[in-house]
Amino acid sequence: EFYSSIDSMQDLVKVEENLINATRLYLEAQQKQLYIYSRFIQQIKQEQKSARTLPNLDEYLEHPLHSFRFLKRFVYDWDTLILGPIVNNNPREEFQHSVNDLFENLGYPNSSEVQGAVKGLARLQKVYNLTASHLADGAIHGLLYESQLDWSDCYEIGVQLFDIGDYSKSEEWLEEALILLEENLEMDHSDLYVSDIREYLALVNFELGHSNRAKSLLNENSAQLTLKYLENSRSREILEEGDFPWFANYSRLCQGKRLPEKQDNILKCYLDGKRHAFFTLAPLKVEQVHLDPDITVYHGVLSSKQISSIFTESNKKERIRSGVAGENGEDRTVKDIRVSQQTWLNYSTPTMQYVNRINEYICGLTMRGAEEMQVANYGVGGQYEPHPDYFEFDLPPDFDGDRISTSMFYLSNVQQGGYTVFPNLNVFLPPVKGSMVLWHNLHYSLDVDARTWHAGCPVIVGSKKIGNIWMHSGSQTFRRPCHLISDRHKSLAYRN
Ligand SMILES: O=C(O)CCC(=O)C(=O)O
Ligand SMILES: [Fe+2]
Repeated sequence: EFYSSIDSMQDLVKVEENLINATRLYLEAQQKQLYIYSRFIQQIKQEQKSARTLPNLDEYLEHPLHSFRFLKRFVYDWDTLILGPIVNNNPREEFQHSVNDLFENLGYPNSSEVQGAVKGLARLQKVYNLTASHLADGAIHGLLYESQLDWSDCYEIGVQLFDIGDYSKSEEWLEEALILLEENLEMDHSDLYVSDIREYLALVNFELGHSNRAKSLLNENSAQLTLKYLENSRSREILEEGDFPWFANYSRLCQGKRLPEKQDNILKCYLDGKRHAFFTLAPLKVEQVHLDPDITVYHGVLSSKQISSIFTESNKKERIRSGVAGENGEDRTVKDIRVSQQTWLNYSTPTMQYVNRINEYICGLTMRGAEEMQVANYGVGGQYEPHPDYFEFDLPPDFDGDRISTSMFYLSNVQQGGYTVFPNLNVFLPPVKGSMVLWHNLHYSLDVDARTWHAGCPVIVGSKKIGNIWMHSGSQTFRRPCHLISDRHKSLAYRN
């Protein structure tokens, strides 16, 4: 799968470079062949011409050398120079071979990839309130980009959205396609394309329950079949999904707007040289972003060099599409609520040993039982919808307690979008390369803290990379002891 990670999309750049090379070789070989064919034809023409200068053709053939050459031409030349090569078409065979090898080694996207990318665009529209026309113009959430979509791109997006049943967005994109196409009416076949788009728009309107508008879009002559279809069908039942209760807060925070009704904590930024001897000379740069539950950003924890070394390691591993824990103990599954790819890194290289240590020093917890670092990369519209990091019921068998804390290292900046948000806590965090965010998913009592639901907002522009370390509660008894009075009541209101 390519669309769910920018790193994977970069592999596709290699595929295209290889395709260009193979095509160039094919063209050169074919041109050489064509040159041989036409030179041969010219030679024959030349001979025929000189034959025609004689009073009659028989006289030409009566000459023994002429008749020899004439026959030889059929038996050998036509065969080896023209008939064989044209039938065998070696350049085409070679092209086929190299393309097959390429697809086998690097892969090739299929239509589900386009669908994934279209779903990503639709997600951006929804979370960031973007219109199709702004997106097509490259105007995204207040920034204007060079890249734009033409009518055929918009048409394709509209068709894909129709196929997945997102009719109102499909209508928006098809309308945009029509507007853009009407600016290009001098183009060949533009009237055919206009009627194609109108037919799709009719189908969309039909499914949306606007039958009259649907019929008015169709031309009685050219769209008879579609008209007949509409007259004899009933629109599909639209399963109005309705938004999740968290959606409004989530979308607002993703857009970098605070929630009005929430009261702010008084927060501080400070340097901390005392947390561990390691920080004596280079104090930790601490930014509080929420208190109780505490969410803290530690700035400048990893250098660019260390981050590059993390990528060197993670690039050696296979990237897999991120999953989510299955419900009721089922296996992990792939769902649109989490669109990214990931690998896991152990703590054996010098950089990863450093990550291990600095994480312990900052958290004050032991890495005993901690999971390997999960390195994730988000692609087009990549995201992770609100979720908790704790497991609560279906604790994996190899876990020594639940995920007591999350240390999330930002391994890249993101040009636009991709904030980490906590919808219950009025917190949004733009990724800052080299920083680490820390919070506890469990209360001191070790009950889960539902206030910590959080999300990775869809990436608008950029390649978001993060590294997560989850520490487990099993061995933290003396590192984070419980209080005399249980603190579990604090999150009860947030549990469903
Ligand atoms: O991408 C983000 O900002 C959040 C990621 C996350 O919550 C996770 O991987 O569990
Ligand atoms: Fe998470």
